[in-house]
Amino acid sequence: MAFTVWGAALAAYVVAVTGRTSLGVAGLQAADRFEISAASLSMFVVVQLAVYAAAQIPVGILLDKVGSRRVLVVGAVVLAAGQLLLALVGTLPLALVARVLVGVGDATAFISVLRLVPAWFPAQRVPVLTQMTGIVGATGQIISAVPFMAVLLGHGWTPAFVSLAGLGVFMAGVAALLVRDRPAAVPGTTRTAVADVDAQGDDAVQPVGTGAEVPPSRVRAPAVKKKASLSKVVREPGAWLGFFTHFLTLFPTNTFILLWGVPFLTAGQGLSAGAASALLTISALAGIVLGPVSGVLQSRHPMRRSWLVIGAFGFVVVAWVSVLVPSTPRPMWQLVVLVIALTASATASNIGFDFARTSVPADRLGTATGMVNVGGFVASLLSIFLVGLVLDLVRPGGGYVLDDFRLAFSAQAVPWVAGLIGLLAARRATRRRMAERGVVVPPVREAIARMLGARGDGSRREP
Ligand SMILES: NCCCC[C@H](N)C(=O)NCC(=O)O
Repeated sequence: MAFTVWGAALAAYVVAVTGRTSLGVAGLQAADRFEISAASLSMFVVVQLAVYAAAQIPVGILLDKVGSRRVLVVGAVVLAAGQLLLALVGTLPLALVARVLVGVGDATAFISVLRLVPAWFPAQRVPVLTQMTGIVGATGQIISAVPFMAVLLGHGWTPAFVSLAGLGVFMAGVAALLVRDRPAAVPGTTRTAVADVDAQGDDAVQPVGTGAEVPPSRVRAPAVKKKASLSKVVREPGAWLGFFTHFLTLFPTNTFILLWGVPFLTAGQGLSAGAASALLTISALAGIVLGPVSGVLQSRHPMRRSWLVIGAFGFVVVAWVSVLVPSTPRPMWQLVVLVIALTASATASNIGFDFARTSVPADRLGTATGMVNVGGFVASLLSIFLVGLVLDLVRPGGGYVLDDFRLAFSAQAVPWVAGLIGLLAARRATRRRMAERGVVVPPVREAIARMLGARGDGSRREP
């Protein structure tokens, strides 16, 4: 039942990602239909990201009030309405309205799925399933690139977007039929285990475990939940740790994949369009390997999750510096390392949701997840804007060359520095809060020494 619920919600998220990426593959046709330059198409990306980010907190609060099922159903219908409008209109302002609807619908999917996972699965599995949600969701991009593109080329704009609208309505039906916000009884636990969770009261938080099985979190029926969640969530340092984790690690990938990566690889590095798309494919494949690895490390070493984040951040910074410092195009292997580093960074962004899960009670998880998601998308908007701004300043007429991109991508230093300062401050505050709750994070040196000692004793678990 847990996998059926997760699978149905995940399918809705795949369709949301298809909607999100559909305009990207229909760029030429959109430029033609709305009589705009290819460069103006970036406006659609910015509108979409801004709407997505702005909708996260309201959608998160709604999730805590009415549950994932209703939010997913309404979100899929709104997304379908946006696609239908886009299918029918021929003017830019109406197309932007349609894109706003698509952005709002899209904003409901990911955080609705993430709210279901800890309600249906034991805590130890949550990090891997969260990573799997991101990986499977990304296949929506393949639906845009292959079947959607085939309908677009074979039958034209209106049938292509009407079929996406149909898919949205279908997913609303699937979510209504199969998604349940919580199990009728907590599976795999005894009555006592449930009573124990209840005994901790309304504010019980999923513990930062040490790899032991913790029962699925108890999500109470909406009628029982009355408290305003936002003010409590923003006072929780762990939610900010999640926010800055997502802020620091998601934007390099979004900046590259959503807008500036292909121009940099083709106009800047001199690759063919085919070689550039091969690099994007390598990046997607790397995610399939890195996601589960990160999920397993997160559940085995929950006290060291921030080191995974800082490691991924260090990897992508070193990869970018090694590509941007030399003034000549880089060899293919170095660009491969860059796209793998970008994927590692996006993978680490999901650790932000895990910080939220272990910092706020299950009844406020929707709000906290929305807040974490805002971090990555606000940073993405800032980074995409800064890269575009520098390109505009150094070469106002377009026709960018490698030196322009070297300068422009260096602007990512701004969100990196801001994100790192926020992350370190939030980590310190979170550790203080954990200590108040009786959980003390031992220094890394001590933890490594204990692990080595434990290995000598034949034990396999970190203390
Ligand atoms: N394979 C990496 C996926 C990263 C997902 C990312 N952390 C995220 O927040 N996604 C939100 C969404 O709506 O897709």
